[in-house]
Amino acid sequence: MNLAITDVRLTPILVADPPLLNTQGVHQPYTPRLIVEVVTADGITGVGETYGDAKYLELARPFAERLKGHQVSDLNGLFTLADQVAVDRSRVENAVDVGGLRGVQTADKLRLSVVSAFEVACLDALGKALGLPVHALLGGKVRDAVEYSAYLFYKWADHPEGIPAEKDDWGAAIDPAGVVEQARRFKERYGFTSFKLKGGVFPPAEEIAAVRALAEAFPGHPLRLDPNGAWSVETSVEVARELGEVLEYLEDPALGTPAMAEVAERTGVPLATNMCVTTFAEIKEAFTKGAVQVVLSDHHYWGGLRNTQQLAAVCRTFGVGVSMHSNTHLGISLAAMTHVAATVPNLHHACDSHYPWQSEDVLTERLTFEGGKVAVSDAPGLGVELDRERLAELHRRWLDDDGALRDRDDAAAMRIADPEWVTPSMPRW
Ligand SMILES: O=C([O-])C(=O)C[C@H](O)[C@@H](O)C(=O)[O-]
Ligand SMILES: [Mg+2]
Repeated sequence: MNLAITDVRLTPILVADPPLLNTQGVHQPYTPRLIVEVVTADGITGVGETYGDAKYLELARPFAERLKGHQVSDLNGLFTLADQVAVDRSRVENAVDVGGLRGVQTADKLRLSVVSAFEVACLDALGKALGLPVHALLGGKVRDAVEYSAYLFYKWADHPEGIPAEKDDWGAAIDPAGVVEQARRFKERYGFTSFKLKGGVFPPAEEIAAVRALAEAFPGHPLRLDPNGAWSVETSVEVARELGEVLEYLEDPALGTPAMAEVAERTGVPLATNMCVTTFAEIKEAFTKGAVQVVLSDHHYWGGLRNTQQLAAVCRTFGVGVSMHSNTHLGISLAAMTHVAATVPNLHHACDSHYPWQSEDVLTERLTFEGGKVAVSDAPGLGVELDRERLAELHRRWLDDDGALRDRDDAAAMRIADPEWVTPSMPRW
């Protein structure tokens, strides 16, 4: 068996995305992703997926060049190689990732977001070579299916008129009735029984009303609200008081560990985060201050599936819960998320996934949700197959783009509908 990498293919693509609203703006009609393939000397191909914006591509290209001859089994070596790739400082000088709403930007985090796709691709190739599923390479599954939550968004029916976009059949959701209707559809189509509403879009009173309407329509179902740090401590405490009874957790009500710690001290509602704890370096302060009760893992920016397991172990040590975050992603990442989630004993919350919002994929067969769960594949590797024709079409869309959509920019998308729009300064309310 020859596990040496002989070829690496990087394919940036643009995938359709509905007009989903968040505190920074609205999703663009197409969003960038990067598909990574590693090919071994034996002709086995492994696939991975990560963010596709320019700053990730700029790192992925020189990193890929260093991989020739690297063993797909040498996962630790990926991190050593990544450290050799310089990060353009201008890429990380802003304190917060503008498009992604996922916390601080550092050179390390940028590298980890790139390495994660290669780690997944190497695990996929290794699994195929050994005839073992990825979860087995991670120590084995502790569950046969992984539960996901419905990721509800305030949403327009369509992208602004006149700009090229794919049509979706979800309709608008801009008030409590619309949100409940969207949740009903999610439940009908995929069987989800827990719901997360992306907040920070409308004044808190409107979002409180939407969550109350969900609680009434779906009694006993776990509910979450996530304004991405758009509220002051006072507002956060007020919302927590109003919704304390019905929330499973409140996600990133306020920005930063000190503000989250203050909210936690003044409310009994568990606080979750994918913004103030997004790197190992941020754990100590947040956990010792009791700022968060649940950390949303994400194998992309934590640096892969094994780092996700390490994060879960740290959380277990400190009695902090684990859930899972998601940005726009395709089936390769959903498969990777499912494999790692299947191996984490202390993952007791349904994971987030944008996947139902993605009408396009690069797989020959889409992954499916049954009863809100994705079955854990026991096929070798990730258990997915790349649809090369589809990949080529979505890459063609990326090539044809004039650059406007190659970097996710929710504020720019919002300015098309509202030319006065500027990214709100935080706290917004
Ligand atoms: O849980 C979160 O904070 C997210 O999923 C951040 C994402 O960027 C989401 O808000 C989005 O895509 O609009
Ligand atoms: Mg969040």
